[in-house]
Amino acid sequence: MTDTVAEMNQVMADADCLVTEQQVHTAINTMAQEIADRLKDSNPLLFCVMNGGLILTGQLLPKLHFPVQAEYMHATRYRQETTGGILEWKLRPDADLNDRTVLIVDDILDEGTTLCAIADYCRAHGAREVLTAVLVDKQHDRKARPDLKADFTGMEVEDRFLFGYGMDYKGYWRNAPGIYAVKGL
Ligand SMILES: O=P(O)(O)OC[C@H]1O[C@H](OP(=O)(O)OP(=O)(O)O)[C@H](O)[C@@H]1O
Ligand SMILES: Nc1nc2[nH]cnc2c(=O)[nH]1
Repeated sequence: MTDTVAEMNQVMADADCLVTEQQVHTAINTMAQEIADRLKDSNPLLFCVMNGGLILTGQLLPKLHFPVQAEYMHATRYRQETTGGILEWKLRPDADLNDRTVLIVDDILDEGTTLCAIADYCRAHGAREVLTAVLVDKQHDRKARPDLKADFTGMEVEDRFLFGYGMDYKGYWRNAPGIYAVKGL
């Protein structure tokens, strides 16, 4: 076994499971219903924010029983770190946003810098309405804007460094089947 595999297995062994897979499934079902109620007649353009939004988007999309146009974008500011830096656009939205209802899907609203920048970008490029959906809203008072909330939130989670369900620890464990907090972080 490589050192990295051993290290990552230890990270999982030491982690605290904050939210079980079953609880995540329940939260995603509720989100899907809320999104459908709000957007079923809006012809929304949905963007998965890579990489973290991948799992939520993949599980949400088949539960949205109305026409959705699905795309992706890629913005990052944590890279392999546990604190955020400058937002780097790796892939900006390609689709025409003009006069569209846009739904941004990401794994986590932490400080909110990422979602604010993406929403601002979509509005600046002509979106009529920009809504946001996150699996996790981390509870603390460091939000980029006061009272910042997503339009659709799966759950609120304590202020720890999280992994699982799209969220990574040093690029690993996005695949963890629940939401975990790294020991000591
Ligand atoms: O609310 P914020 O403090 O801005 O943090 C939230 C962002 O951080 C993570 O992305 P990251 O930069 O780690 O890139 P990744 O999606 O590739 O993991 C996550 O996927 C969100 O996009
Ligand atoms: N993996 C991960 N990414 C984040 N981006 C912002 N906060 C977090 C977090 O707690 N975990």
